[in-house]
Amino acid sequence: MTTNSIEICGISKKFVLRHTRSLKEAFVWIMKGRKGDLSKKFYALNDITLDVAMGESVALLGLNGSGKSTLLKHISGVMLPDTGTVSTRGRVAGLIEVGAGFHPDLSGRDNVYLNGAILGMSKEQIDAAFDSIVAFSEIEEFIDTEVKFYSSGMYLRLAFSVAVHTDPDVFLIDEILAVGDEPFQKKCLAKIKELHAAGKTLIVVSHDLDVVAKVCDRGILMESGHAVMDAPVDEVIARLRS
Ligand SMILES: Nc1ncnc2c1ncn2[C@@H]1O[C@H](COP(=O)(O)OP(=O)(O)OP(=O)(O)O)[C@@H](O)[C@H]1O
Repeated sequence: MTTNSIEICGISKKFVLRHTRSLKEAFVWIMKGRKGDLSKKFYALNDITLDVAMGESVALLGLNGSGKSTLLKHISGVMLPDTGTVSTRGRVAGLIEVGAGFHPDLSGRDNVYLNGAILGMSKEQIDAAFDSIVAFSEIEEFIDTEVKFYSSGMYLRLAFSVAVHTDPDVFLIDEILAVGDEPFQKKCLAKIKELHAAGKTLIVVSHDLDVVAKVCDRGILMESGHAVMDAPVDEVIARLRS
């Protein structure tokens, strides 16, 4: 029997579509007793149901604004659905936004401890992994600099390094590898493949279809908040390229 790492059951998420209303529209709305809703809502995720088995590597693909990052945020738990449920098994870590979970006024060193703790590591575990985290990130010289002075690539290096050292069962990666330079991207890809080979579950959001084809086996195509295709990654990529 396969064990699922992630079970998503009928989740939907609505966001408010913001646009300026004219004074006249607002006046009419007030005069009519504030009936109805002046703001329009739209579904960023619309009734998504899917299971991901332990050890699968899944790419979330689709055009800009189709709901990929929103789905990833629901899997990570930073966003809650309006309806439906998301369950995950084991430690979930990853990179959703560069610098998320980092405090700008703290040094790289302090942020390793802060971020590691947020991702569920104890102080002893972080102490033991600290040198390896810094070595992987290759930013030794700047480890005592406040991270507000880091470049986006340096943020990525440290954040990625902390995340992979948490020994995650489910690793989430959103586009961000794009800000790393080529040697570091290669190093990250090798690490991601290593995690996959060790049986970890991967969910990757990327527009780089060549990278996705190398790393993922399964592809899910998102369109306007719907999952419209769930197939081997090569088939989904072929549809996107057609
Ligand atoms: N916090 C939010 N509040 C309001 N709207 C949001 C919020 N987050 C995302 N959206 C909207 O939800 C839709 C889906 O966004 P999402 O970031 O998930 O798309 P995406 O597929 O990851 O796009 P991209 O390829 O451009 O990264 C977009 O229209 C976006 O503007």
